[in-house]
Amino acid sequence: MGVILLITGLVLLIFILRAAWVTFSWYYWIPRRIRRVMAKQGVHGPKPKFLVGNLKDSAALVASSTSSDMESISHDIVGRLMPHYVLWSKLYGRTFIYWYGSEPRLCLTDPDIIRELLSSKYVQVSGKSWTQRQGSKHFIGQGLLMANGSNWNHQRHVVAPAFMADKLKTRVGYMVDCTNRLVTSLRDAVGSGNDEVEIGAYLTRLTGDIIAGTEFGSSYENGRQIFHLLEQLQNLTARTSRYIWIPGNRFFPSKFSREIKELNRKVGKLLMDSIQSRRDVAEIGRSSSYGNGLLATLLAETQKRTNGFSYSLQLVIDECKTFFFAGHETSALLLTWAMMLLATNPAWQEKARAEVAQVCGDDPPSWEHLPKLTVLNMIINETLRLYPPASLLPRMAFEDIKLGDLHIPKGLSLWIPVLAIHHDEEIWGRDAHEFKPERFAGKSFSINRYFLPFASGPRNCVGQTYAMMEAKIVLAMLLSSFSFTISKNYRHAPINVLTLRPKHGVPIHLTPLKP
Ligand code: HEM
Repeated sequence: MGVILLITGLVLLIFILRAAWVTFSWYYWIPRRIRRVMAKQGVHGPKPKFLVGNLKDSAALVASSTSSDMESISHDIVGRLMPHYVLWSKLYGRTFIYWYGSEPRLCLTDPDIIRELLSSKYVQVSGKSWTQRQGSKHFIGQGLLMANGSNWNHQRHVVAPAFMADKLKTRVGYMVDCTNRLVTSLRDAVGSGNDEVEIGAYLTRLTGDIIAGTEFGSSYENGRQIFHLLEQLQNLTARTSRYIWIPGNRFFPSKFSREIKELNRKVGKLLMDSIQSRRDVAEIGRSSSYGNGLLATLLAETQKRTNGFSYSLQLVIDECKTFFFAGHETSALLLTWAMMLLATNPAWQEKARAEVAQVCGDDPPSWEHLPKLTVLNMIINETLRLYPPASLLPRMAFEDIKLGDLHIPKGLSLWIPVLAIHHDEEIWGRDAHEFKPERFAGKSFSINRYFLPFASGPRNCVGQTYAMMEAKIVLAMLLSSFSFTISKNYRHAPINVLTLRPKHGVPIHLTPLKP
């Protein structure tokens, strides 16, 4: 009995000592070493506080700058959304280091260094940090967005073909059908005397319906329930990630972890319903394949083993959650900001409408029409420049690497402030904060280097072409069905909660153009 107690006590002691050592090096030793390495190279930043780093300072600055709406519809929003960036880059130069809790983050704005970091050279030795992965573990798990190294490589190769031109071509009809339903419900709203609508809510439902239908073959209802649950999961996991991490704390049950578990069970069940019905069709011999879309590609993968990697059912579920999340909100925000910009720029609205009429006539947009909608393309790019839905790009160095002359030690997080780069007057000129789609006329290499709404390099957005195609179809159909102006109730208040969004939505007035 005494011996058993002694052994148990020893095991416990080793566990506690190990946890203490991991916590100490995580919160003190590693950050201190990184800080010294960067200081030696002349890279400085605000002084961090123990455990919280500069989190409190940046949160206080953002809380103050976003506490009220903007006085006018100005697109000069960097000072509002990233006041800490503006302050620290003034004090410490454009490459500076700050602390997200105990995680050191290096802010990078040099385009050559950014391109190098995002290039294939570093794709295997950089990726999503432990903090990020931990924060989204119960939300999107090991799906593509959070995968690293050889797993990422394998997953990317599996899903990428589902977003190539030949596959995307087949999605046009479905996108048009969903948008037709949107146009009908907007007409109904106007017909019933309500000509002012908050267009963001409609567009969020639309992009949700589109991704659920094209990639997962989900019914509207099933898709909506999944989005609703994922939203709750996202909020809960974001709240839990604010707490300090101590090794082993996952073993202690909490109210949050119980709620997260329950939500995950519900999402898992809904996704399993879709998965099972596809499997039934394929496996009882009624069909030779799992059908179309991403889910079919993933299910086919569960039957294979390539270089020791295979898709488990859990990974299929994580991937589904990833694509439901990544393919939905960002696209809805692009469309919502584009509608705000068109509603406040009637000349560009007219120009785009005229182009749609000339290219598509009375038909809905087709795959062949899309490349001809060049004005619309410029408008979409300018929207993504001014209001990039993903306004920060994070990467972590998993090994010591060299970027330009900078030595980046293993464990340093690298943050690319896309919004600040997109609004930089030195790059875009003194009119950087103005809506001027003409800056995207023709192709300019120098502009492309600074334009990062979808990131760049091998780990760029896998759904980029899908998103651009969807945006063109939806905007073309809205432009040819309605003219619109911004409502006097619109309050210009961009905020950044993971993605860049209008705090109070975008109310617009619609006037139907055709019966
Ligand atoms: C306007 C719409 C969109 C924007 C602005 C956008 C932006 C981005 C950005 C900036 C990244 C890189 C994130 C990072 O590495 O931290 C990314 C990655 C990703 N996006 Fe998008 N995205 C959009 C639409 C879509 C759509 C429609 C899908 C799916 C159909 C999608 C799926 C993904 C996935 C799975 C990744 C992870 C890729 C990887 O790590 O290999 N996105 N997106």
